[in-house]
Amino acid sequence: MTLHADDLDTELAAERTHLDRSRASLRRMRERAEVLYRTGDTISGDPFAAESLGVALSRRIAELADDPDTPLFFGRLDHSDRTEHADNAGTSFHIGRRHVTDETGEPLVIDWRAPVSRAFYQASARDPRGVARRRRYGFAAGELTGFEDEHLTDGEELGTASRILTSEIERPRVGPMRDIVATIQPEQDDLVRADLSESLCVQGAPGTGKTAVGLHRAAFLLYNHREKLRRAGVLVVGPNTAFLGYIAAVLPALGELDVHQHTVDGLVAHVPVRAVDTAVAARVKHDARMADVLHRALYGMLVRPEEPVVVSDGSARWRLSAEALRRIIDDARREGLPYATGRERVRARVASGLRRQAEARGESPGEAWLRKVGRSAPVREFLDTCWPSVDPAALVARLLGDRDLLSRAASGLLTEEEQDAIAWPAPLRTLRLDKAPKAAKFTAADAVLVDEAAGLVERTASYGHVVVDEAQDLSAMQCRAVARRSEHGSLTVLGDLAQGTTPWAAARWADSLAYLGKPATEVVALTTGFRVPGAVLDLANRLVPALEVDVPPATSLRADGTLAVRPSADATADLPAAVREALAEEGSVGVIAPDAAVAACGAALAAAGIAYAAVDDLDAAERVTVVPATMAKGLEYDHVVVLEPADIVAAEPRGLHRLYVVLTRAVSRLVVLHSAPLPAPLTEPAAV
Ligand SMILES: Nc1ncnc2c1ncn2[C@@H]1O[C@H](COP(=O)(O)OP(=O)(O)OP(=O)(O)O)[C@@H](O)[C@H]1O
Repeated sequence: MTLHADDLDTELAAERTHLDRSRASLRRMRERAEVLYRTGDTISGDPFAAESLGVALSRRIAELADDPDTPLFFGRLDHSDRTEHADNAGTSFHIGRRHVTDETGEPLVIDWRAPVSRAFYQASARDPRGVARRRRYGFAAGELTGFEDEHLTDGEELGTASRILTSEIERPRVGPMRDIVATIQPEQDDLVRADLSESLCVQGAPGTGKTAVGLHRAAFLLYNHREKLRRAGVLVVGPNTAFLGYIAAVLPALGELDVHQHTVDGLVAHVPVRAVDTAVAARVKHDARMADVLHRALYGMLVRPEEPVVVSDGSARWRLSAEALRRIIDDARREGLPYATGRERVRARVASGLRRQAEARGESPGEAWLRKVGRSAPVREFLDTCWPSVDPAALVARLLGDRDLLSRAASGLLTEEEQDAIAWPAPLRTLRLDKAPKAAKFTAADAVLVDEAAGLVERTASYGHVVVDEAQDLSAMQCRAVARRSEHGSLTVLGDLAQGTTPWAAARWADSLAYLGKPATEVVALTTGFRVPGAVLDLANRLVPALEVDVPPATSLRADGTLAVRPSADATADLPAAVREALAEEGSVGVIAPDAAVAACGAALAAAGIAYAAVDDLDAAERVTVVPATMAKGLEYDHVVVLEPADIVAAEPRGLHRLYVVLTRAVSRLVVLHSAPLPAPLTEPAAV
């Protein structure tokens, strides 16, 4: 059904009125929360309750913030009178980023995560779910400019031909990543709304929306399990700080302010990182066998009791034989508790054993007696000798700094060469075992080992849900660090085996999922690309056969976009002209260069008077960013200029994978500038 121009104007005016009303109501909701916040401590007599109320209200105020540039609603569902979904028959809902109600509590906007909103993403002409009309709104700078209708029960559906959908997907990308609530696709929605108990692994080609899906799933789960997840927490793990900066605004824009976002390095930052490993050492340290080596090293600190424990108090003496002490230690070991808990268990059992002796003599010592005996010098000495207190960083330093200890712990697990590769050249034998060594020069891989050791010593607190992005790059030991933090929760694992660039990148998801502690997780593929235009994807896809991974190829939803591969006598000298061309159009510009050429690229741009920002300068106002190839992962720019693909490939063992990442960052235009010949797979026609 097509609307006549007059009807259209009337409808548009009505929709604008609804938008104004919704905005006014949101403002009122916010003002009410502000008044409550200001008067909170007079309402609530007890200071603790007042503080909790204050925290809840200030969070509520922040959640109710209205960004004038972000539409309050983006869609509407009108249900048919005749639907079998009786609750919804004849109803109409506007769908937006959060609930907005009028003075009487009537909903003006329904949160996109509410169950009734699901039909907005899932209803189709084939399965209308009782939706007579789905409406999508077009906005410009917060103003409602138009709408598009699909009469689903009449068999009318636009799908991905929707103009509003395509213009949202194709809009220029300036600034940080934005939410996609208005245009989540059905296959993405299935993942976003998966149950909290379900762990998921999403294998998706570049730009298929993995990151977007992960962030929206976090927001969805927080909405549906607010109390549980506020208590247990939600964690997002990303590849580097530039990436985290890029995605940081998405969840707050959806009203979710409490999600922790970390790199894996940030997660395991127990010790300062002051040294760099050799490639061989790093590989060994990231290998799963190190978990067993550390376990052995830690429990190798236990010493078999050879002497009894004798505690005296005035004229009384109590005694536990070496044999009884050995039994206590063996039992505690068998119970598989964290090391520090095991130590306390041993202390408690020794004290109980001594109490039994006192009881046998007719005494009846109480809890205070038990505590006193447990802390007495003979019991302390016994524990310090036989189940010593261990600091995780000290354990790692001991292991790497004492070649004999390393040999004992790694025998049968690591080869002699592997042990030599990770052993520190200078021995550190005098190190205290119960204190972090201040002078030790730990590497990034050592920090992961310290985290593993910390998880052996004490149980790591688990989040309620963890989203891990670029998970293909995690080593076995890094996966274990994430597993400890999701032991009692679920996981959303996002990644692309074809984009694996670390020396330990996963070849199969089954391996990563096992290390992540969720081996039964289903792997779901996303193959529709929303970022990279078809022409650019065709070029990048030429690399896929050479990447030696079994992944489904991506297709692009975007017919727009251009690709230019330009031979050049001096690519760096030609860079400013290519950047100027891009600047003549709307959107962000990313210059992605081999790491070693970043300084020269910056100098060439500066000499040409082109202002640019570094990739980790998150607040920069410049439209141009110069990005080292190794930092490009997860990022995107409207216009990308890639310099010297051959040098990007040659710079590292998995250089072709790196190039695949680099070539798939462009939203609308990619220019490849090269003076060296292109890497061979790029010159061959696409096999996929
Ligand atoms: N349904 C959608 N509607 C609109 N835009 C979308 C949709 N899905 C994804 N996008 C956009 O496509 C771009 C790529 O998404 P995202 O970064 O999540 O992909 P990715 O799979 O994580 O990519 P990569 O593996 O290359 O890092 C983003 O700008 C995102 O907002």
